[in-house]
Amino acid sequence: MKREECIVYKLRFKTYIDAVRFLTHLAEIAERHGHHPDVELKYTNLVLRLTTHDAGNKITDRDLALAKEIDRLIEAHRDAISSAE
Ligand SMILES: C[C@H](O)[C@H](O)[C@H]1CNC2=NC(N)=NC(=O)C2=N1
Repeated sequence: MKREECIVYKLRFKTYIDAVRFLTHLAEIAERHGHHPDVELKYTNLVLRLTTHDAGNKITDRDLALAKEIDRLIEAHRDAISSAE
C-alpha cells in the first residue's frame, strides 16, 4: 500500500504581496534546512505541505524541524495573515 504523509498548513493572507513576502522568508529558511515544502499559492491562499520525498513521502524529523520554523514565521507575520489552520 502506498502511504503518503504530510504536514499541511493553510494560510490566508491579507494581500497577495503579503503572501509572496512570507514565501520569500520561507524560501530562505528552506534553503538553510536543505528541506523544501511543496507550495501552492492561489492569490492570497497559501497551502504548504511538508513531507520527505527521499523517505518515500513520509514525515521525518526534517519536516518537524521545518514545521517549528514555520510556526515561528507565522507568528512573525501574524499581522499579514487573516486565517491559519
Ligand atoms: C540532497 C537534498 O538534501 C535532498 O534532495 C533534499 C532537498 N529538499 C527536500 N525537500 C523535501 N521536502 N523532501 C526531500 O526529500 C528533500 N530532499
